[in-house]
Amino acid sequence: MMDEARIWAHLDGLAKPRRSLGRLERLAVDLARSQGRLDPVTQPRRLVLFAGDHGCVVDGCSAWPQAVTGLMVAAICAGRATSNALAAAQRCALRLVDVGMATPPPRAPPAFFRAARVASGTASLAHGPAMDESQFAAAWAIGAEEAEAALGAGCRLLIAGEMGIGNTTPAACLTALLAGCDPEAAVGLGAGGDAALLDRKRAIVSAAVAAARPLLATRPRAAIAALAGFEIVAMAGFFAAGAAGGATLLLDGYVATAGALIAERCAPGTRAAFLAAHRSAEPGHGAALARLGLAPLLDWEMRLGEGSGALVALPLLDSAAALLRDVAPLEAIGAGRAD
Ligand SMILES: Cc1cc2ncn([C@H]3O[C@H](COP(=O)(O)O)[C@@H](O)[C@H]3O)c2cc1C
Ligand SMILES: O=C(O)c1cccnc1
Repeated sequence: MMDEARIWAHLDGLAKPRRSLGRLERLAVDLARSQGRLDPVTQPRRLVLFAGDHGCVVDGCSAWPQAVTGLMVAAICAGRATSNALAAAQRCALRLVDVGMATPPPRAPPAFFRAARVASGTASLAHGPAMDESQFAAAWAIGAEEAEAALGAGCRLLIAGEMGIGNTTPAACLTALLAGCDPEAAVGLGAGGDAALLDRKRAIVSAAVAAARPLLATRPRAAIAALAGFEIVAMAGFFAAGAAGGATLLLDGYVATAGALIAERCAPGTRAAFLAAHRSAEPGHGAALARLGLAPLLDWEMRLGEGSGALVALPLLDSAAALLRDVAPLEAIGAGRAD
């Protein structure tokens, strides 16, 4: 990791009043530190979307049927989802990995799609462990492979996104387990719903976390696997391998942050590579970010996932990189310091 004082000294020597760019300078420091260089790069960059299904949907934890995961994966394959639109707008490459959907895979998928199913959806965390430890390891490895492939293609800025109806329920469980948030406070409406859905979800999350918590000290992977989803564990493996390879990880919303909590627990130190793009409207997200020591760039009431919040924040990173790279030193323009 690069010394922060060196980065501040570089910024303070540029042709502008000292600290005149406010939080953009803080971001520039974090970006440079995460890549260990004074000229961090934001191109090429890649969003990897991981798709998976969740047994708990059958227990009524989402307002949407499980089939919507497959329909949205088809929409992403056709280039018609929010993630496609925002990735194109921000010149960000996109990949889509089926790490555990329950519906048949898309027919004639595009080149950016990868079939890598660990299983056809998790078991319901409302009735027992969502997955076993070998499935956890398989999902983690798929995510790690994706990060290594992106690094191999020259990407130093990585985003993980997800698609999986029901996945705000495992995200709430993991936030309660790993960020110490009260289970009830970790539960939000996710992709929509009413007060009855919220009550049902709270009961499911509270019971599942209570069952897994005793395992955390002695068998942390089993405790986490009991509450997770394949796409969430894949994001965790992606983050750990991306951080190990020296990349900046631009963190999306509540569900991606659940993956970040797993990564930090299983590969301590991963959190130094994160920049938090935004704070999701899901009520537990603030606690999850605080546990990782992250301050979000945006607070825009977004609650979609698919990497959307990270994509919206990308221009801020481009600006921070341009500042570090392209602004002349004050002395090069012949001016002395007044401030
Ligand atoms: C059409 C549609 C597109 C989405 N894109 C992301 N999500 C997001 O919402 C889902 C999680 O919310 P819950 O836990 O309430 O089901 C995930 O698929 C997540 O990616 C979507 C949800 C829907 C319905
Ligand atoms: O913040 C998120 O990641 C989120 C919120 C609602 C639904 N899906 C994802």
